[in-house]
Amino acid sequence: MVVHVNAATSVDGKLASRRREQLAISGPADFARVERVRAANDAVMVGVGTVLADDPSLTVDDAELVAEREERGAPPQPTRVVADSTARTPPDARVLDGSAPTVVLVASSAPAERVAAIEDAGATVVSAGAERVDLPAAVDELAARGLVDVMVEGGGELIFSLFEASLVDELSVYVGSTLIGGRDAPTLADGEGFVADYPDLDLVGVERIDDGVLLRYDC
Ligand SMILES: NC(=O)C1=CN([C@@H]2O[C@H](COP(=O)(O)OP(=O)(O)OC[C@H]3O[C@@H](n4cnc5c(N)ncnc54)[C@H](O)[C@@H]3O)[C@@H](O)[C@H]2O)C=CC1
Ligand SMILES: Nc1nc(O)c(N)c(N[C@@H]2O[C@H](COP(=O)(O)O)[C@@H](O)[C@H]2O)n1
Repeated sequence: MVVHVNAATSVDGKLASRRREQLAISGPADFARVERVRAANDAVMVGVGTVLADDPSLTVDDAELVAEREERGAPPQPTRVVADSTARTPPDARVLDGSAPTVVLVASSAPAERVAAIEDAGATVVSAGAERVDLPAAVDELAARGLVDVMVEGGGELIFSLFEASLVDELSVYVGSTLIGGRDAPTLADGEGFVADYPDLDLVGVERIDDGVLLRYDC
């Protein structure tokens, strides 16, 4: 099982502005790299905050990359995974459009009618945890379903929780040459934040892409 977090930040570590709207920090070459990372993984995971803010598709759109997946016996698309404790994923969200399999991770306390709406939209709902998705249990459940290489695209709340649970194996951060600012703008790792036992990251790659820098870490 390998969990690879990939995200793009401004120089000041923000994932988006305080308006939490999708912002293109990556340039074309980095977005193409992200697409290749998606294609190399069994699953692409986000938190529901990202679904609500960005309405991402999380699919591989490059036909050559889809063909490469099929040649190695993988399904054409990675499975989309949404961490969504209270089942807030809107039934008309793009992650539920049927263009790729989707798993929505919920807590057992999620309202039954919202869970049913997500299932009716075609997703598989997996319950892990009582009030909040229990990420170690959820990751084990994904592995049991053959989803062992998981790319995580954000956002900051989910990324922090994965680090807190020591579940991150690799971190790639594309730092775009821009400044966003704002005390309420989401950062790479939000949540409660660490006050001790800060994760030790091992810098294994530095590469200029477009107008920014890709930093790669083993975790
Ligand atoms: N620049 C980039 O690379 C990216 C930027 N973004 C931006 O990030 C923002 C969204 O990030 P966030 O608001 O932090 O939302 P998020 O995408 O991290 O989702 C957080 C939600 O996930 C659910 N969740 C379920 N189990 C959880 C757990 N164990 N720990 C934490 N969350 C759990 C909760 O409902 C929580 O509210 C948006 O502004 C979006 O545009 C998102 C992805 C990538
Ligand atoms: N790598 C990267 N660079 C940026 O500048 C970004 N804004 C993001 N955001 C992530 O990409 C998702 C968009 O997915 P689709 O193209 O709609 O499939 C978005 O939701 C974030 O997860 N990433």
